[in-house]
Amino acid sequence: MAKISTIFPRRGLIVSAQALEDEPLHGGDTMAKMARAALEAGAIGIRTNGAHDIRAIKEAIDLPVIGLIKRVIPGADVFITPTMQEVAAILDAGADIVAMDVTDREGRLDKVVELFGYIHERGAAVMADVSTYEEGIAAARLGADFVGTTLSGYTPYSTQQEGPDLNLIRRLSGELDIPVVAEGRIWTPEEAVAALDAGADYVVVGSAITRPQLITARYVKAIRQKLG
Ligand SMILES: CC(=O)N[C@H](C=O)[C@@H](O)[C@H](O)[C@H](O)COP(=O)(O)O
Repeated sequence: MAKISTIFPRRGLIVSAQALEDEPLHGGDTMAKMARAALEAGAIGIRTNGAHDIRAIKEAIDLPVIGLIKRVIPGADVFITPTMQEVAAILDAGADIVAMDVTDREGRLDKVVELFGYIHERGAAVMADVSTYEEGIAAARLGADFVGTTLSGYTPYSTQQEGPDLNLIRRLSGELDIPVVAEGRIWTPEEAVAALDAGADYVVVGSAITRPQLITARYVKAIRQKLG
């Protein structure tokens, strides 16, 4: 039984449109244009990084936005919305949902409680980006509104694989009463459908749609392999 949120009243595709400072599409209204293209194609939501792009997308189109701010803190591994400073900036920019690292490292599971409380006070929702089943269960217990498999493969102790972590999606959606978002390394429509079959309520696709340098690299690799 699907667990539908009032923010996304039907199941579907959420497009992650992100370009960090060192990526070719960074800046200007490029991510807002990506978001418009996603809307025209039938996406039900957008996930994006940084106050500038959150604001630009909210102004450009009428879709719910999952906002995050990536910030690398020297000596720390947590980089998706690490502190209250980023949470406040994401909310000020108008995001409907704040995504953040909810992994079991650096005392994070204790620290997020205050962040969750503040987000809820301001009328927004929390998406917990986790890397394991245990973290997903903890995130729900702590009050997250969505759990995403975003960080599977990106912590040293989580499953490392090339494709989406369907096993994690299956286990979390079988257990949790909140929506499970399949996210991470979904490259084909077939993988998106497999994520739904595994029980995902929503599917986020990022690089395969919005990072042309990575899409191009896959073609170049295949063609070079063929040509030698
Ligand atoms: C691990 C990490 O930093 N993930 C980030 C989280 O927002 C993004 O860089 C990803 O593009 C996003 O999760 C979507 O995943 P994919 O691009 O694989 O479809």
